[in-house]
Amino acid sequence: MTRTGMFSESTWKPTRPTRPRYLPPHLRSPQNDNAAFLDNVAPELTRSRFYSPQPARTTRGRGRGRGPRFTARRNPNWEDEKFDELEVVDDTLEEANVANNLEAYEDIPVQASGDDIPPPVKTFDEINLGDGLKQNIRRCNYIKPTPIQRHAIPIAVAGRDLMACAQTGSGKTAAFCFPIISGVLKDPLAVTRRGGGVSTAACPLALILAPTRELSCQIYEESKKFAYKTGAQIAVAYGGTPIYQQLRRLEKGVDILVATPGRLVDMVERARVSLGMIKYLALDEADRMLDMGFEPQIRKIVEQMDMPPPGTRQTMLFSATFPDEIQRLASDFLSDYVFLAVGRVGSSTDLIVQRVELVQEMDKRNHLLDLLRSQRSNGTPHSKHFLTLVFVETKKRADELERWLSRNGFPAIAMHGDKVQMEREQALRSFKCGATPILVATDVASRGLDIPHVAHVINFDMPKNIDDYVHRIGRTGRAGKCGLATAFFSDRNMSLAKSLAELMKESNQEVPTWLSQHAENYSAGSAGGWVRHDAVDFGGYDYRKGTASSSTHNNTYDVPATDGYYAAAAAASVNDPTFLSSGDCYAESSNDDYLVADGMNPYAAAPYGYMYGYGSVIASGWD
Ligand SMILES: Nc1ncnc2c1ncn2[C@@H]1O[C@H](COP(=O)(O)OP(=O)(O)OP(=O)(O)O)[C@@H](O)[C@H]1O
Repeated sequence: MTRTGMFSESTWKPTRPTRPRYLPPHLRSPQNDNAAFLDNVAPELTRSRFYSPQPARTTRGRGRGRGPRFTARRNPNWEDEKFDELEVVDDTLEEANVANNLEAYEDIPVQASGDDIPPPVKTFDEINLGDGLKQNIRRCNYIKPTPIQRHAIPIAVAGRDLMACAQTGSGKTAAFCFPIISGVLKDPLAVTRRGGGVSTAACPLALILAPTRELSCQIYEESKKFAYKTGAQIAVAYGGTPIYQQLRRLEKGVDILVATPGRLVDMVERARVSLGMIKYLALDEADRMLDMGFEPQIRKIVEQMDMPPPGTRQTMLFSATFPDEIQRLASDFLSDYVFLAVGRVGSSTDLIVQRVELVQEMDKRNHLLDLLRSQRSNGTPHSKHFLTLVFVETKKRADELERWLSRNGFPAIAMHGDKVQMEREQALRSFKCGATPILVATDVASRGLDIPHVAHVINFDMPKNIDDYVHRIGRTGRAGKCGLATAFFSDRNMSLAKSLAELMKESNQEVPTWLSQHAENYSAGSAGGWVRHDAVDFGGYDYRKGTASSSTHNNTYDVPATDGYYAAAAAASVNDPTFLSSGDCYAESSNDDYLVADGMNPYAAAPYGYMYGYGSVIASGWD
């Protein structure tokens, strides 16, 4: 089936405007970044349902409307003070803005497969998360769940293992944090179990692992907001800082430990943390955690220390990308899991306007300078409202480009793995607050970081594979907001041409003719480059579908993403008591016009659905 066939005529998709000249979002008024961006870069989008004007925020204690901003970290009790300032207010305008932004995700097709899949919800109130957590969800201005939250939270709250894939910036963090916090709060033995003390190990009930220190910190801070005043004890452990402070915190006992793998192994080996009580295990950026770099450590933590086995603990894996090989590996850690894909696995959100420019290596610096100068000459200097994130391939190049940009009048700061942790944190802080509105980074900043006002991501050097590209550009265009991504494509990047062109086409981007040409040439001339699964048709991809043992996972329900879904679900459940109950998977889509795949539930599948082919994915080029 062609992509055109996947969307009914009635399903509006923004067409990309013709762009006579380059005009990055930095040039727009700082009062209204989203609206200005859309007016100037993608004017047609302002007529779309993606668009919601964002008036300057006036709400006391509010940040960018997707949750309170907490920046005063010097005081260890900062979160209490800051959160105390927040009331659960009825700010209808603000709520409407946030909700409108998130409308952008409504039409994304969803597929789930596995046995007895708990059905999705429409609101947070439909799930028994507990009063304290619900109050904090309101405090964070999360009015309604995003699609990944609507689907993943009920599955996780029901105690099921989960492998979940959803686009960057679509709210995966809350999707695993809410069930974990809620589970911990409901556990009557949590307080007695949490361990701690000078001579005893801390015994967390939940472990959240993330690949970078900054991402661990971010998840820790988010979870503290969600667990505010609930009594849940949350701690973070990551390398690059003295271990003793973190150990002292653990002595108070901990329910939820957020950690990077290396530091956690160290703590377990020192017998300061025991994993024997772990009931919930979440891996954020799970494909990265299980790639060649991290897998041995993850195996050690999950299989060779005292963690309860799959089936006894609940395991949740989340990422925006999930290559087939990694899914296969990941299944070692899961038991009878549900596979959930919001959008096609590895797809990018079309909230991000993607541009690709053919720039040879030796011209890159001047090209970048021209780009930044044109932004400046158009009237809007870089500021805290318009941050630019530049990705380069190596640490050395990051330092060099930082110096070169600064020398040429563009304050920039570098962040990479060779900097000491204090410098890394300082760079991120300086970037976030706009003191240094250009961050030059290696892939250490490519995953998970949720930095407000990153309006432009520039791939000065292209990443090694398309999944890394998806994560990098995903630092902009988050929580329903628009963003811009510019890639400098050189002769060295030919192996990416095909997957990049496919990815862009899939997210409704204008693909330059030269790129399509290179894509054709490259795929014709190489049998063995990086191959991603068919990017032309949608298909949330559960690798089990391609295996001989997939017989229990081959039923598919297709239902629409919006209200029709619930109508179809209700009708189906009335007509068919087995609806979503055994050996099922369902695929939610925005499509009204599709073919019914083999084994679909005939009730649910009747008017909606997709046929999709599964191809193989070869994981390659992980850093
Ligand atoms: N239900 C919601 N309502 C309002 N804002 C939300 C909601 N869920 C998440 N957000 C906000 O959306 C932003 C992106 O969320 P998050 O960082 O969890 O995305 P993600 O899917 O994990 O992205 P990535 O793939 O890059 O890690 C955050 O600022 C978060 O506060």
